[in-house]
Amino acid sequence: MTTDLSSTATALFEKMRATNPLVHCITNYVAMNYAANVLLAAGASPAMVHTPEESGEFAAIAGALTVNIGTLSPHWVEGMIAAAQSANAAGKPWVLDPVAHFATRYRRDVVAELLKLNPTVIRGNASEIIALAGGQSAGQGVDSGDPVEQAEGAARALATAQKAVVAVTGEIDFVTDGTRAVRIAGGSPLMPKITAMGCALTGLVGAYVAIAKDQAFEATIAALTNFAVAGSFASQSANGPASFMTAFVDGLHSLDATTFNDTARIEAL
Ligand SMILES: Nc1ncnc2c1ncn2[C@@H]1O[C@H](COP(=O)(O)OP(=O)(O)OP(=O)(O)O)[C@@H](O)[C@H]1O
Ligand SMILES: Cc1ncsc1CCO
Ligand SMILES: [Mg+2]
Repeated sequence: MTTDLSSTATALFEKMRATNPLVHCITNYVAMNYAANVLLAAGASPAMVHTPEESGEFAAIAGALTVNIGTLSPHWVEGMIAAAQSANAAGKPWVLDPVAHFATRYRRDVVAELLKLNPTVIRGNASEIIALAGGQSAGQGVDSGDPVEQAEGAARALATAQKAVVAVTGEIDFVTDGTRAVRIAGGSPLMPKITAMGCALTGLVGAYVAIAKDQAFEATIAALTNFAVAGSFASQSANGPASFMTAFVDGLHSLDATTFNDTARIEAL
């Protein structure tokens, strides 16, 4: 079973690299530069396009859209909604990253609007996913205060209610489509010590769903595995969070299919 999952993820990794998908990213000010570098190193082609004057038009031509609510303002929200509507109309998959959506009234309202636009994949940390399913989370701002295991029930419920793939990230990631579920191990304890690592991952999920839009569950698993494998590799040479950032980008760039397959730790539940 694990072998099947790993070989599917590895095949999607090779396809993503060969395809160099155009990924429309609407992400936050903190993440924009690092996320774009992560996508380029991984083999995708990111474009950060947020203003409503052009976001709808762009979403229709990109392979996938990703929307991250990290640093919100009304003009950006208009751009997010226009882009998600256009992605839906064009049959393009889109990924929602509900950063700290529970923290303020404004964020809660915006995330409720975005959920109505049927994201293909929702990717968040454990606190974000627990709160999105209506539970009480221990999250503080953008950082998770809950273990992933505690969010697994919430993720399944949210996936079923939204008819979406839900990915919960942390020490061991969890992915479900409401019926199937896997855990993905790997990565490094330095990953939550670098801002925007999750935001960059959301962009990479976009790259994978762009090349496998009818396999959003498998594509999400492949993206998270790509991060886990490159993170394990980077931890061998990093001295701390700052050097990890560069080692991780280098690791994504130098990764080959054999190492991907040999290092992948995906467990079906
Ligand atoms: N303790 C850990 N050990 C290994 N990998 C981790 C750990 N914590 C997080 N990760 C990895 O870091 C990446 C980002 O996940 P995380 O849950 O930290 O996102 P996030 O909280 O949304 O981040 P941000 O909002 O700062 O961008 C994922 O690939 C996840 O597997
Ligand atoms: C630190 C931070 N603040 C708003 S978005 C963001 C990036 C991590 O989610
Ligand atoms: Mg986040």
